[in-house]
Amino acid sequence: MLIDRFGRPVTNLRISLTKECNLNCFYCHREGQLDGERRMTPEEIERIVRIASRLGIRKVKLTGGEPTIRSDIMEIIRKIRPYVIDLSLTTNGTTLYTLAEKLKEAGLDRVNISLDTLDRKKYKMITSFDVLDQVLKGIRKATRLFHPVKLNMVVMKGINDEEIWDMIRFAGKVGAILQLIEIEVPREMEDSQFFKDFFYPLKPLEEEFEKMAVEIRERKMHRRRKYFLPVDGKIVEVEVVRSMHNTIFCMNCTRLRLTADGYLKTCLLRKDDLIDILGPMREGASDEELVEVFKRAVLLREPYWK
Ligand SMILES: Nc1nc2c(ncn2[C@@H]2O[C@H](COP(=O)(O)OP(=O)(O)OP(=O)(O)O)[C@@H](O)[C@H]2O)c(=O)[nH]1
Ligand SMILES: C[S@@+](CC[C@H](N)C(=O)[O-])C[C@H]1O[C@@H](n2cnc3c(N)ncnc32)[C@H](O)[C@@H]1O
Ligand code: SF4
Ligand code: SF4
Repeated sequence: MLIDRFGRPVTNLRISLTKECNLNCFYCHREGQLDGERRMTPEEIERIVRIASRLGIRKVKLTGGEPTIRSDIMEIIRKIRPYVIDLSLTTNGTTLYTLAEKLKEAGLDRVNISLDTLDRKKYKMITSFDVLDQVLKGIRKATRLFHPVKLNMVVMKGINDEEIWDMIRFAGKVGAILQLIEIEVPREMEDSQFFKDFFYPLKPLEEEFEKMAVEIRERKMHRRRKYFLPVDGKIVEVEVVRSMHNTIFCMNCTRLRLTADGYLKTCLLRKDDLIDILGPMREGASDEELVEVFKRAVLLREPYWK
């Protein structure tokens, strides 16, 4: 197993399949990706995942940009499936109505779907596209096929903070887990007008959840808390993602990232941490040499907030 200088094991790989997206959410961090032009082929992704699995990384998250706009997404899933014990996808849900069955057949275990609002006008304002109905249809289809389905709500002050309880009820109704997510930005953006205008701290709400939850669980990864809340005669699972200035979150970070243009990346919020793996691969590196590339990336890992 790969363990970094801070004693953190690396057990999962978050792969951006493309930096492109069919939506344009105004708050999007695009997973910290730069503008590289290269793009990994399914075979190259498979080889990297196979080597990662040898090193004890058996959980893979596919993300983006929007991962489902890659026309070879099914091939990628089929190719990496044998090496992975938890294969998940994070998507904006716009393509799920047509793709969910095929994703399942290809071997995907579960999906997270972004949904910040149930209000059509707000949805358009946030994403620039009037496709809420299409996403809701996709969510309903996905909940019939995958377990669990998580809905990702980035909570934004003055935009959707008043919808949190409606979203909790909605998640209960469709049988999904709701993730409430604080806006996150790198240090250099903390003073930005964007952050000042829209950051909505979730700590007070977590305190409310603590009082009313019938059960609270803590995940190993990030030590995120999951609250089981009694709402409308149902128990709804709500996970809170509070990463800003959260030293515990970073000390329990078990993720390594792979950018769409083939760099290992150690932290969502850093820009100085890219280690090229696709380049050496294309120049004929052996598996052993690529293992060394992984090790070099792991050496660079450090908690962002410490
Ligand atoms: N700071 C930080 N934020 C993260 C990290 N991983 C995920 N996030 C944020 O968490 C939110 C949810 O991300 P998802 O792609 O749904 O993945 P996840 O919830 O972390 O993963 P699973 O719970 O395993 O499905 C997004 O807002 C991400 O930006 C991380 O390692 N660091
Ligand atoms: C970057 S998107 C990529 C996958 C896919 N396009 C989607 O929207 O689900 C992954 C997740 O990060 C979240 N996200 C994007 N920008 C964020 C930010 N600044 N702070 C917190 N979460 C953010 C999105 O809401 C989404 O749930
Ligand atoms: S759909 Fe995802 S990648 Fe696209 S802009 Fe929104 S959050 Fe970013
Ligand atoms: S170190 Fe912290 S900010 Fe960086 S990826 Fe891990 S949890 Fe996120």
